[in-house]
Amino acid sequence: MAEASNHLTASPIVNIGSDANTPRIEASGVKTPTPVYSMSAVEDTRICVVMVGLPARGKSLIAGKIVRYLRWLSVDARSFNVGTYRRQDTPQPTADFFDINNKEGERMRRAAAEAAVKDMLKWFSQEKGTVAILDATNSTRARRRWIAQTVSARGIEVMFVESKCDDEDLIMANILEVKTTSPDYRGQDPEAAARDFRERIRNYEKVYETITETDYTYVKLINVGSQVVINCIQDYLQSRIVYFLMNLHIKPRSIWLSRHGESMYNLAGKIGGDADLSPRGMRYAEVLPELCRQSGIMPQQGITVWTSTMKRTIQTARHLPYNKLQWKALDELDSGTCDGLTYEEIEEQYPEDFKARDDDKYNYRYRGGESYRDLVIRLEPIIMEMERQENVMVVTHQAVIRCIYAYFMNVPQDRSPWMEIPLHTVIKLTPKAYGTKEERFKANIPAVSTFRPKYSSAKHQEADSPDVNELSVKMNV
Ligand SMILES: O=P(O)(O)OC[C@H]1O[C@@](CO)(OP(=O)(O)O)[C@@H](O)[C@@H]1O
Repeated sequence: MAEASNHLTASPIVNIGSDANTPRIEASGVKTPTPVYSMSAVEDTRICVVMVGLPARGKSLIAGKIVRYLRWLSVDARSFNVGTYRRQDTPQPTADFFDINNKEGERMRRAAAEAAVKDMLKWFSQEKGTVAILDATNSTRARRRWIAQTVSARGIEVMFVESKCDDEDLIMANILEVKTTSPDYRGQDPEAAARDFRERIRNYEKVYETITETDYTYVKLINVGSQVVINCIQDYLQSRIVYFLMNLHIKPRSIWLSRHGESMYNLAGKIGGDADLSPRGMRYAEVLPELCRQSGIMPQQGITVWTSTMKRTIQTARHLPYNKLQWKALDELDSGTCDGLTYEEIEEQYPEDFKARDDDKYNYRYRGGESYRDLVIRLEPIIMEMERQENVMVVTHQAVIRCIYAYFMNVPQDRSPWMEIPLHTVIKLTPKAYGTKEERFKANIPAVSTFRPKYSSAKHQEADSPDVNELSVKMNV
């Protein structure tokens, strides 16, 4: 067991497999702490992404997505929403607060922007942050000049991201979203809220100046997803953000996730492999079309089902009457030499590895196989494609769903490999401006629970008997 507990992946976000990122191993087999690698550590970059655009143009949604994406890739990112600072003094302003002739309103809005920038700079210097998003309208040249000067004086790169949108449907969808979910209008009559919000937009339109400052680094997203203008992109991390933005859209849509039905390996408590479904797994495949219907899949809106290349996911999706696509990248986490073993056998044959994995499950790499961190890198193109798509259903595996779910629900790395993703359950995720709505639809077909608590190698138990088509809903904000 010479290399026991050595299977830790560093964070090879940029130079996968490069020597610099290979984890250091001590002869005793005790792991050294995983060094924190990130794109920024490689480039020593700090970026302030400054959002620009009228209200209801999806800025907060875009800002939230950038943060989520970067954090998922181990880049320290945080959004500073000026509205949150403004709400401390003016929780529910009416449209006239945003009128250019309202001097007091102007003063308070400026103070909120200054407070947000101050906290952001503190975060860069004290918490060593890498990418901050300044989420506000920043709709005048004067405001942008002040931000650019203040931030670049600290050696932080400034990158403007403008969201321009004249698609009435998109604007309406955003107004609808804001009037029902924004704290600015909480508890108010939705129609009055919509009228006030439109008036607020008109006030901003009076002073709005689109970005034309050619000496700035900027990305202009026109009707998010249809046209992108890029100016003066400077380095790798900026270009990653641009590429991500180019793939985004803000049309309403949902993502459906399901593990394959219970497999013969799940029943036997074995990991990995390419087993067939168990008889109960087959029944899940049969009821899946109805479960999907109940969960709101409307085929006329178009949906594609993605599976892995493994038999258990293909068999699970086979009765779904939608277009299907197989992705190698959706195959289960490769458990290398442990493939086909039970957790009990792994503990017996590789005790140090068993412990090392539970000590740091995200970074532990199976001998000849993968870690969760490796899996995230493998799934990055999948996430990018999911961002481009509208409605998608993904039928895949426990570890893969954990990583995809962690991306959409902002789950930190120390928790994501330990999340319970039960069999025979459809998880519906619907991205909203202020979070992602999650709904779970359980089929009334029993299955084993493949969830294994830390340091346990106990056999798979029968999961609690589900209530008929049990539904749970929660919001991650
Ligand atoms: O990371 P852990 O918790 O071991 O979970 C991943 C494991 O889940 C399993 C089931 O135990 O996946 P799968 O859903 O494909 O059957 C194993 O094949 C896989 O190794």
